Amino acid sequence: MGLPPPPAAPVVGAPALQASSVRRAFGSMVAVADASLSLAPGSVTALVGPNGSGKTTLLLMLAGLLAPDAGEVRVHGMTYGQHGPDARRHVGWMPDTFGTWDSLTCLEVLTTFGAAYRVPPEVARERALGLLETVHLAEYTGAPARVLSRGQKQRLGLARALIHAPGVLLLDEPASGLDPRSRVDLRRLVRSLADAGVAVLVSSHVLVELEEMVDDAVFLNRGQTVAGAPAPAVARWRITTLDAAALLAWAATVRLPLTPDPDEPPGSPGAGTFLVHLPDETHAAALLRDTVTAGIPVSRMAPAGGRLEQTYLAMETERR
Ligand SMILES: Nc1ncnc2c1ncn2[C@@H]1O[C@H](COP(=O)(O)OP(=O)(O)OP(=O)(O)O)[C@@H](O)[C@H]1O
Repeated sequence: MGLPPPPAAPVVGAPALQASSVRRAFGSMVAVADASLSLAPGSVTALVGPNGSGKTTLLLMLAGLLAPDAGEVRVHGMTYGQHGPDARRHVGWMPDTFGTWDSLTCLEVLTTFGAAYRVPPEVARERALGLLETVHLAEYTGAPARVLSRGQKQRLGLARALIHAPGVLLLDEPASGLDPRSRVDLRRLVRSLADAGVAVLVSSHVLVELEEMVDDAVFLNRGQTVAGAPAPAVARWRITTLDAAALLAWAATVRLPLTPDPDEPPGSPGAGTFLVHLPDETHAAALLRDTVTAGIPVSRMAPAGGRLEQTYLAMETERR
């Protein structure tokens, strides 16, 4: 994907987007109970939480598509209530599944959205053509949107979210349905948008992937943002050996608790992968040295998941 479009000029001093104690219920179901967050221009923030924790509901409120029952959302200092179209013009929104008008061409989908955001037609057309290049859909410019595959529709959805050069970009599970190459492209595009000053909030369950593009994270648990989610005190490491029996025997002599890794089937006969909790990297380096010195064939040792995943697992989150 090529160069990102320039962002709209932010109001100096104000966060790009700020939510203060927003709440939204559907009947008796409180989807978002109390959520607060602030996005700085030029930052990428992860929105992380288990199924049903309220991420999509919160994103809809942040995008101005669902009114909060309580609390307030401000975009560059403006509320949707007082400055509807002006606030909306600063925000790009990519839903998790992109519904499109199947009979319109890809170009028409983008220019129609450009018109809705009051982008002058010639500017919208030029931007749309550039964005179709950016998301590698140029060859589908004149094709009806119905011919696109799921992943291609996701990419058109990303282009649609950028048609008005928003200063805030909200992405709900943007990588779902994307092939590996497109996922890498997406990460690069998100980073380059942030480098150009856009504030990006991205929700995903694929934490390892998020890890590579975010500067910060907001955790949601049962509709509540978790203030200062704790960094795990000890990190989990994964150690793989070609001789599991030798590693276990050695670990018993040094009283090192190892648990078999349920996610890693043994590769070759006698091999095994284990999880171990270590306080820091110094201990990890010492463990690697000691196992190798003891003649244990260690073929791999690495943190088990990144910081986001470990923080998430350390939190007492609940699915619903
Ligand atoms: N329109 C609605 N009517 C009734 N309940 C709703 C509605 N939208 C969401 N909910 C409920 O609100 C809760 C939060 O839903 P939401 O889709 O925001 O969660 P999520 O964190 O995005 O979940 P997931 O990770 O599975 O996509 C869920 O229990 C859901 O059933």
